[in-house]
Amino acid sequence: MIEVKDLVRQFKSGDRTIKPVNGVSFELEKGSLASIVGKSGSGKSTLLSLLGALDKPTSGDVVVDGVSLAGLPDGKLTEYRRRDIGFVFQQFNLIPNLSAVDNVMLPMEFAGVRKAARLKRAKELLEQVQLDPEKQSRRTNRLSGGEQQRVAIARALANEPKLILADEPTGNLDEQTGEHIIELLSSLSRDHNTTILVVTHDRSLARKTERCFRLQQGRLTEEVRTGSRR
Ligand SMILES: Nc1ncnc2c1ncn2[C@@H]1O[C@H](COP(=O)(O)OP(=O)(O)OP(=O)(O)O)[C@@H](O)[C@H]1O
Repeated sequence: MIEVKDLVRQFKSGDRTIKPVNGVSFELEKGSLASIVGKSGSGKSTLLSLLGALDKPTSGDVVVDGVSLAGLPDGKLTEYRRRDIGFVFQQFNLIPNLSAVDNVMLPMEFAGVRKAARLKRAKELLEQVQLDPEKQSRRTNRLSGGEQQRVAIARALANEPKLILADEPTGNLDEQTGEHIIELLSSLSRDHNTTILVVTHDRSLARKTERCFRLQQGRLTEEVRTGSRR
């Protein structure tokens, strides 16, 4: 479970102070899929960076399974980022001249998993994200955008993170491929009991997630839903 408590991040901009995140609080249940929408510059990436410990808040805290990030020294924050967070980006950020399977194995290598176990898990994950088996050994720069995003999602799952943060994961994909990726994230959040938070400009995609938040002027509000996804 992720608890975000009165989070504030301010930046100096000339002689002005801006607060793209200004008192944000919410909780995410384990295994849920949620989205955040908001205009360009509204602070969505800033908020994701705070949740992923890529940045530190001006005040407030993020508590992950009872562990307060505000109380962790830098070394432990790096460990948290590597072990507990999976990142998925708009640009996929794969290593282009490595195969799909090698890209997925990489974070497990950093985590000290033995080679045979890495290979087995990478293949299982690529199967779960429905990448054609004959494409597993293909270099990722020879895969389509949708296929590359599937590989990036498999890589994000490699070390069984507590939270996956996805920043515009469908931004480079056509509408139908984007929908498939959101459906995939939805089934993976359930199957792996992993919490997934997606930032998107696309309101029709956001409607497909279980919960949807809007970030506006530093504040987060939740859209009320009728009916449930599950
Ligand atoms: N390191 C920084 N220093 C100063 N200002 C910053 C910094 N990072 C972000 N900002 C400012 O904070 C605000 C929020 O930026 P952020 O990138 O979080 O928005 P966003 O909602 O993710 O935008 P987009 O949808 O365009 O990616 C913007 O005004 C941005 O210029």
